[in-house]
Amino acid sequence: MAEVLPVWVPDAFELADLELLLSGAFAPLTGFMGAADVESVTARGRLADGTPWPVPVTLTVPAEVVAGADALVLQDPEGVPLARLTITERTPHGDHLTLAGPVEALSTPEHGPFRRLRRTPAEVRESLEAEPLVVTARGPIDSPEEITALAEELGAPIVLMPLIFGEGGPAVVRASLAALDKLPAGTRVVAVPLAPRDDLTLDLELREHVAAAYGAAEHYAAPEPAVIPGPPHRRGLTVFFTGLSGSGKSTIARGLHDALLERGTRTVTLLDGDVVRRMLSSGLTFSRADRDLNIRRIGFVAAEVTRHKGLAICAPIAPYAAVREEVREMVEQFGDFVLVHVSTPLEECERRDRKGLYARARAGEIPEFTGISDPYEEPDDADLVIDTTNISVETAVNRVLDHLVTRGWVR
Ligand SMILES: Nc1ncnc2c1ncn2[C@@H]1O[C@H](COP(=O)(O)OS(=O)(=O)O)[C@@H](OP(=O)(O)O)[C@H]1O
Ligand SMILES: Nc1ncnc2c1ncn2[C@@H]1O[C@H](COP(=O)(O)OP(=O)(O)O)[C@@H](O)[C@H]1O
Repeated sequence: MAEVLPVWVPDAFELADLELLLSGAFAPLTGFMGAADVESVTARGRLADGTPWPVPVTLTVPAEVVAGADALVLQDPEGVPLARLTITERTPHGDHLTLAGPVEALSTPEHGPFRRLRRTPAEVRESLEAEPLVVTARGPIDSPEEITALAEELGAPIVLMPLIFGEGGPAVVRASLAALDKLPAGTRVVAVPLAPRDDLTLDLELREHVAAAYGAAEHYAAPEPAVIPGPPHRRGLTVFFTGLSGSGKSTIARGLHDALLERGTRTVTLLDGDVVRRMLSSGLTFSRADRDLNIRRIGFVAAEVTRHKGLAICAPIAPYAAVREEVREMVEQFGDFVLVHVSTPLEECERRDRKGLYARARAGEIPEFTGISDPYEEPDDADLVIDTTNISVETAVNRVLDHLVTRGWVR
């Protein structure tokens, strides 16, 4: 019988690293690193065997995914199996494991913008008559004369290598294609999915290694692009309300929604707790797992709205800090995130008991009711905290609106 292996979808950063491990661009690495290599690379910039290598290349998965398995299939987000990882080492990190071991390709990725410009190092080396000048870039190629002069001096063909990752990737490729006009005939463009490392020196060193794998006679690193975020009123934004049932989330969220529509300066999507429960999340319960899934779904939609430069307003209870943090991270990939804690105390929410749910929860008719028989983790990272006990709805809405106007998100 065919072996049934567990499957896992690595995050975007790990998937980019995986592609380079499989293509040979990360040679001599052939798989994800184990603890000894990670420690050695971090301390000395060398693998445990002494080979120079600048940064860790690791894969982390929830421990339960690989319980009892000695191999794992790595898939892309659409479910295409990309590689088989033979697990040679597992290092615990809380309830996750960092897995080490060699990877072996199961299929060739076919999708993604400018996929036709991807080449393995072997393909590029074979196709060139001489070792090239490899120009890696994360932004525009702003010194074509200098690159041309260097290539002439070396007598080398030029390989322009846009390093693509995330939303900005296609723009980097377009910038390289646009530069072809100003570079010698025969210059080619090879797109490489190299995820950027935070430490610029190490990032540069990694670029050197990748260029070397592509057979570079010399590596020219195009300067880092200046990152100028757009003005706040043009950036996407998610305003995320959290608080107990009856605290006032929906009321304030609707008031904010209306106020923004009246101003007419932004497009707004309201993802109210109850509405989401009927539409996106119908069928889910109030167990921790289902609440987390509900919040992740809301976060996914809010992140998409934010990516398209819209303004998303979310108003679920969202009682758990960890998944609120996940949503913040999902949204901040594309824009800004404001957390509003509607901190109206339980006594006041229970006194209001608009839907009679607290009475039923006290009577034991609703199990796992937030604040009564289920936890609410107070945020310690809220941008605004609003207790609605003694203020009007209008005042509460204006506090949020004033915050958005003061910070420039709304005009
Ligand atoms: N067990 C339990 N605990 C809390 N709330 C309950 C429960 N059962 C039903 N309800 C009703 O569902 C609304 C909360 O749904 P949310 O999607 O916002 O909750 S969560 O964020 O997924 O925890 C909440 O609505 P709001 O009052 O608007 O907050 C309740 O009306
Ligand atoms: N300042 C205020 N802001 C929001 N709601 C308020 C305020 N003062 C009183 N309320 C009342 O509190 C209740 C809050 O209910 P709701 O907005 O549905 O809460 P949640 O969405 O958090 O469950 C409403 O009946 C609302 O009229």
